Amino acid sequence: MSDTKKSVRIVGKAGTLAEDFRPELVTPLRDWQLLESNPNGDSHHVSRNGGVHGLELLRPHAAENPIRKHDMAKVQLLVLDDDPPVLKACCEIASGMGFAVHAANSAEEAREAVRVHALDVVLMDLKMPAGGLSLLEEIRMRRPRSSIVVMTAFATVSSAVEAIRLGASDYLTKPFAMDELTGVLERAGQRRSFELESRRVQQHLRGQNGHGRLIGSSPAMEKLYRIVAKVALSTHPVLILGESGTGKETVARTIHTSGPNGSRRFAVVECGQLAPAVLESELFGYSRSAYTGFDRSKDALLTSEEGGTLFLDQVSEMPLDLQAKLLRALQDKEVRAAGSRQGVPLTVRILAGSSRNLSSLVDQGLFRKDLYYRLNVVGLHMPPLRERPEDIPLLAEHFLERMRRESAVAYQFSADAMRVMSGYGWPGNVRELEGAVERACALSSGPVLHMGDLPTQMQSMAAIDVLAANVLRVDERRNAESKSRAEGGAPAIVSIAELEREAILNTIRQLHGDKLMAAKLLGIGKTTLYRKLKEYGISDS
Ligand SMILES: Nc1ncnc2c1ncn2[C@@H]1O[C@H](COP(=O)(O)OP(=O)(O)OP(=O)(O)O)[C@@H](O)[C@H]1O
Repeated sequence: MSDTKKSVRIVGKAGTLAEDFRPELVTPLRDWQLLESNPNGDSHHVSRNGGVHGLELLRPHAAENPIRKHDMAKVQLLVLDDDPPVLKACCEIASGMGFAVHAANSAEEAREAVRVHALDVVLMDLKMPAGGLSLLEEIRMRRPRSSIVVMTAFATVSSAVEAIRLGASDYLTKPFAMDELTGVLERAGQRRSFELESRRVQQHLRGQNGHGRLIGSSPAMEKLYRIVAKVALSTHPVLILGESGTGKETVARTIHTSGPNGSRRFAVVECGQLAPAVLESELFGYSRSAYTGFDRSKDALLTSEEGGTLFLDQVSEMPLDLQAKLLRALQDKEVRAAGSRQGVPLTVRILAGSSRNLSSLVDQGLFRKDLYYRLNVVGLHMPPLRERPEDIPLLAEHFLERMRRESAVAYQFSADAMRVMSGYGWPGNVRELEGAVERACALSSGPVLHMGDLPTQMQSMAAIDVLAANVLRVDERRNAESKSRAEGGAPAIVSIAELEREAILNTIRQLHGDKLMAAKLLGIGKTTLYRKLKEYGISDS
């Protein structure tokens, strides 16, 4: 055996690629020769003319492989190449990584595989006799969710660019080293596993009317659920913006509990409600020596339980000097408590919420731009309730169901109450709705909740609606009269008593029989109303 200087040592345990490594199978190593194999069979020296000196390729044993086999087990990979040795090598490497591998050495075989298998990843040579780019487009159309990795020769890098434009997610230029191939497959597989996992989270949390603890089935909420399922699997900061009461903290909790560390601690810090010094000690802690008279240290929330989540509510209210300190902690991934020279690793995931427009606070110099970008790695916008009125009945029923469980009273909404709630603007969003339902249960005299049990501002809104409808009716009547006059007819004379009768009856009709409310709206006492009804011959039944 000669020329060991120009050799590569392939190292690995039995059962890994090293054991059955055959250099002729891998494109970039195609012209390498096996020089020697050590007696244990776990190390091989190969050489080629002008090869890289002393390069060592380490093939980890499956158990040490950064991609665990079970992560890839469900990932279906198609390898397409018309060069049989390359095809075989790529398939072997991919199945060693745990992919479920399908091989194709022609466009026809590839089409058949695309038809039969729900492919997640496609590794394809662009230089196919029938035209690789058109085949790529075809695969993209048939399997739009799959990630496509293209292999090209150096001379055709421009076609790799074209392939990316057509939807390929990555590319390899031939000849490539084995770790380039495993790297690109690893990325594609991880991307796919991540998507499968986020879909699984979404399906798991998907209830009939919402997602986990979030209720709502409007398109805006459905979009939010898809993002929540994705970000739950990562550890990036998320900035949740939205008006007060739209559910920012509820979304933050859902992100935490639906992620892999859902059983760890979820802590909330109200940045706007704590004095700056208290906020600082909560976030960063302090050591005993920091202040005279302190006999113990305080742990920082930023370094509390590994894998936990810290929700910074109303982060816009954080003083600028603390913003700078938080930014440093996020950048260095290290937290320094007051009075301590030693940094402690940042262990929690940061989610932040604000009901103020942070980017305009940045423009006004009231919030640090660099911190804004750090926190806004993913931005979520909570839609106000008035923009998703279809969620109002679902939310109202959800809160009422909770009241039924807590009180064992079979509460239900009257049609009126539901109509008024559905038409109201809810400036205080879901929190206001939740409060209104609780109040109605507390005030109602029976299990049926009427409009009169709702907060006064909602009743006034309903009153305005009713009066507007009455004005419309009077206008219609006036128009009809002037039309009749214009046509030469005698003007219709309506007595005051008749107008009064009409106003009372219309109001009661529109309030679906709620006479107390009608009296209130008409500005008369309830005794007067009952007397009038008696005069009209309408019994109070
Ligand atoms: N989609 C939803 N489904 C069920 N309950 C919700 C939803 N959104 C909000 N809530 C409820 O409404 C109340 C207010 O929600 P939350 O505290 O999450 O709002 P917020 O936007 O963080 O409010 P603030 O800006 O005032 O801090 C909570 O009791 C929460 O349970």
